[in-house]
Amino acid sequence: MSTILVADDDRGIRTVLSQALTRAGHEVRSTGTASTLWSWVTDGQGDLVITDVIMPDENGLDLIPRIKKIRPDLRIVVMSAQNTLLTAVKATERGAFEYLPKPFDLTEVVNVVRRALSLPRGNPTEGDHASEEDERLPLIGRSPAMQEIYRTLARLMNTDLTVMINGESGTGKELVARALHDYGKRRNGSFVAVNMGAIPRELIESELFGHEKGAFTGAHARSAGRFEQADGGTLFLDEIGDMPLEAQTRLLRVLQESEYTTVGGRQTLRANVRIIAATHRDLRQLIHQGLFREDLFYRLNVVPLRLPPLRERVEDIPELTRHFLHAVAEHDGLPPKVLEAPAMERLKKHRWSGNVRELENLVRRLAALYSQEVIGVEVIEAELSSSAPPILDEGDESAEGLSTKVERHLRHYFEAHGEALPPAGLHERISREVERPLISLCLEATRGNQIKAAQLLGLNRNTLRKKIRDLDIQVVRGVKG
Ligand SMILES: Nc1ncnc2c1ncn2[C@@H]1O[C@H](COP(=O)(O)OP(=O)(O)OP(=O)(O)O)[C@@H](O)[C@H]1O
Repeated sequence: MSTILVADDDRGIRTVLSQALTRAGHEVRSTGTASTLWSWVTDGQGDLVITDVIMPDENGLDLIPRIKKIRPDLRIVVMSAQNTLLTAVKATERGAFEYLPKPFDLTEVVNVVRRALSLPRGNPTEGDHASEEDERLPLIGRSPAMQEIYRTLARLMNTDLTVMINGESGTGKELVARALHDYGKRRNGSFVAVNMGAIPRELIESELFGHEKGAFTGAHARSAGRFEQADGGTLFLDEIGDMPLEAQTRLLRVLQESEYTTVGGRQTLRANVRIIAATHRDLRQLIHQGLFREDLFYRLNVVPLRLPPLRERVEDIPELTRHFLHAVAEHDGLPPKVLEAPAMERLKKHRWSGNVRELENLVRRLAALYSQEVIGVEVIEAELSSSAPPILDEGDESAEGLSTKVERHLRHYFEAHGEALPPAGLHERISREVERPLISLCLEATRGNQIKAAQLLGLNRNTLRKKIRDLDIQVVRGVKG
């Protein structure tokens, strides 16, 4: 029979844990203070510890390294109502066997205990301790869905496993990738993000693997690729579903062999990077359509991580909103605005097709456009309805709004220019690209009737005529489709 030491200042939790663990055949000793737990441990008692984080005399997380020092084999399970990524990460880093966010399921506790006791002793997974300076939370949200993400992330921190993050646009894929890097064992290396959709296909290989001087026209000097820049760190391959097939083949080979050569180079370089890939697309569907290599998918999908859309975790909206309100206020040196309760409720009901990014943008608008410190529901109502319902792409599983999509494309466009700025005249060029198909389609739908097309567009007839001329649009009368 094993002895479990339980420390929690909540008597109710001590009782239910004792009952469940006794029923599972263990002997249980429980206490409400860290000091008693510590005295039991120093006495050599117990085969496993289950401890809360916040206790009246000491923080359970601070106890872990001390316990590990004198009894490195003693397994520790941490439970906490402070359900943030940092608690999960700290517990794991300090050598806890498992982290359980409260409220927990008793069956799960019993299973965790069984697993902990059945593993061979020795080789404790103690990492070096997290730096205490940065207490800012990398990810906001304590919904059950996010806690599940934090637990998975905490387990992944001390590994080099490849992670595939899937989630709609604006759900925080890049933020999660950064957190994995910043709190992981490669945190002293670089985090290099590269957006596969943003690079012209003929430049992808040189972008990833670098090129030698003279490798192709315009290669005036040797250039390091992203693999080399991320050496010892993390390479984040964003929008992996947009990677052209030829580049997929090359990437697969590099991942299989852990080495590569630069474009035009002979010397073999070792690939020493942790790969994190992300996509908002359904890769299985792309595989089915012959657009994504199945073998590459399995190489990358070692640990799949699905980030839930905001509408599946509306309970995080108040905390996220407050977080963004604080951030903008801090930036401008102003006191943060607050939302009345009905205003917050209204935010929870919105559909948020642009997810956290959309919420962040709304908060920025609130901060910039409204002078009052307390925001009421009428302001939220006006803001949400003025941003008319997004034009959705029906064929897209994420039902992304058009503006979200355009934003993503533009972001890629900017990223493709690296440090440099794109050529001037951007507004004109982008407007033409959007206006041309819009006007053509309206004319098509109204069978070339310019009066009706102007009405449909909400434009003055003369303005439409001018635009047709400037954009060089062919008007075919009486034809639709
Ligand atoms: N849990 C979160 N806590 C705080 N901020 C968040 C969270 N999730 C997302 N954000 C913020 O929302 C914005 C979008 O996040 P991010 O760029 O990581 O999303 P993404 O899924 O990579 O988007 P895309 O697919 O469009 O590139 C960022 O400004 C990010 O800081």
